[in-house]
Amino acid sequence: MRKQEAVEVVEIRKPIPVAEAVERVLSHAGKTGTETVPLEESEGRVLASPVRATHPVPPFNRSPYDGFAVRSQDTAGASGSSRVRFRVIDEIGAGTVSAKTVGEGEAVRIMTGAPVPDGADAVVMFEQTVEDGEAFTIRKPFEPLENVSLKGEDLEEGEEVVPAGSFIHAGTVAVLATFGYAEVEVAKQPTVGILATGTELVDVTEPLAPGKIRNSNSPMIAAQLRRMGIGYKLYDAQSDDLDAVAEAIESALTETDVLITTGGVSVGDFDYLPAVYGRIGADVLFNKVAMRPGSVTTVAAGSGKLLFGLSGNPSSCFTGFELFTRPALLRMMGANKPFLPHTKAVLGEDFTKANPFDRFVRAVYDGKTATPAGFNKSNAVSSIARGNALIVLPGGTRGYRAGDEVDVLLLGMEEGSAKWME
Ligand SMILES: Nc1nc2c(c(=O)[nH]1)N[C@H]1C(S)=C(S)[C@@H](COP(=O)(O)OP(=O)(O)OC[C@H]3O[C@@H](n4cnc5c(N)ncnc54)[C@H](O)[C@@H]3O)O[C@H]1N2
Ligand code: MOO
Ligand SMILES: [Mg+2]
Repeated sequence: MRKQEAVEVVEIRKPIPVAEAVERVLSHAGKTGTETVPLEESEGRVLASPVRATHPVPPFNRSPYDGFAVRSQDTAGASGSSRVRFRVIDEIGAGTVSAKTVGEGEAVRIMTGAPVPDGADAVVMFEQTVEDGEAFTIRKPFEPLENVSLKGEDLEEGEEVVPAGSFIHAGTVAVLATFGYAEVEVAKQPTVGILATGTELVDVTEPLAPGKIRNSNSPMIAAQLRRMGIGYKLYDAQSDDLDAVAEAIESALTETDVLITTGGVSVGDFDYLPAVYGRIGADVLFNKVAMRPGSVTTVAAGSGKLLFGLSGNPSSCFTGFELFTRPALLRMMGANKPFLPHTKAVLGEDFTKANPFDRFVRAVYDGKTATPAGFNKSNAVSSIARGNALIVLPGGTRGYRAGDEVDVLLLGMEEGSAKWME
């Protein structure tokens, strides 16, 4: 049944600019607080406090090569015709400290990573020597500190290495381990729910029937969240029934900070999300954005929770998540770079459609050129699979030509290259 039998006038929504919509969402993104996690579970999380170097790196002057530690002054004048001879007084590997002090004409056999012994100030690689029992000769002079990795050359004690709000990746983990962080203070993750609406939806495991389609939005959003390292609760999809949808949303809100719904946000007879927001007393921040796809993206806030009413159309849903949900979740976690990375690219083919609204075109970006990824309507699922970027074509423009410079948002979905560098 339709939601209303009486003659009705369709609501005319006023679109707001994308940047303003993003700003409204971010201003409602409350902080999640912090928690401590084991180092090995920290990858993908947002660092809550800065990492400072608690000691210099390297912590001591060390050898970068396998060879001999010598006094540079003793190498003066060495040449092919006048080789200088050294006597080996000790041998150390990484992890061992020599108890000896290197004196005139003496050397310590030293391996990569071992501390340069007292007295020595240069390292001669094995390949630069001719060995002869407990002695060796060299044919060139060495500068003071030649072939020495200096204490603190990588990081000075007290230096801020990684600021709070950074995304923890493998390199960050290496730094954390270097300074003995067995546990890491990170931002708590918001509890996010996913709830698809639509009488036409069947689950991915179910057969199709006339008029039905599989629910691709829920698994897609789940994957978008997993890519951000964020967990989620996946709720059963709901038919377009106002009471059922309202109940499911109210119930989900008791256990989530952020609820992402898909479908039912436009002006159709069975689009019940606007009515649900009214029923639960949520404040609608906007329900029309001057963009395509995703113009009907709706965001509401209430009781400290954020409700993302993403469009049912797959490309609109995907884009709404990337443009609004993603930065909001990152802002909640205190991330200092919540927006998608962007760059300039050369448009790979003509795009002649006029743009009344900002257009976000699913595209393949290869580091230089961005080419639309095929069928690019709001209902497309193909171009979200094929694309790895969004070309941004500003509203009010009349179309673009191949070779034009365009802005591109990068989705972090780059694949490897089929060939080694050319
Ligand atoms: N008279 C108007 N009609 C429409 C307008 C408008 O302004 N005036 N806006 C259009 C735009 S733009 C979009 S986008 C869609 C948005 O629709 P809804 O967000 O209300 O979503 P639904 O109506 O529920 O579904 C739209 C479309 O997407 C398919 N769908 C829904 N859920 C899923 C899912 N989980 N997985 C895959 N596909 C899904 C659904 O079957 C529909 O085909 O409204 C336009 N109409
Ligand atoms: O919201 Mo719609 O995606 O603009 O086609
Ligand atoms: Mg609809």
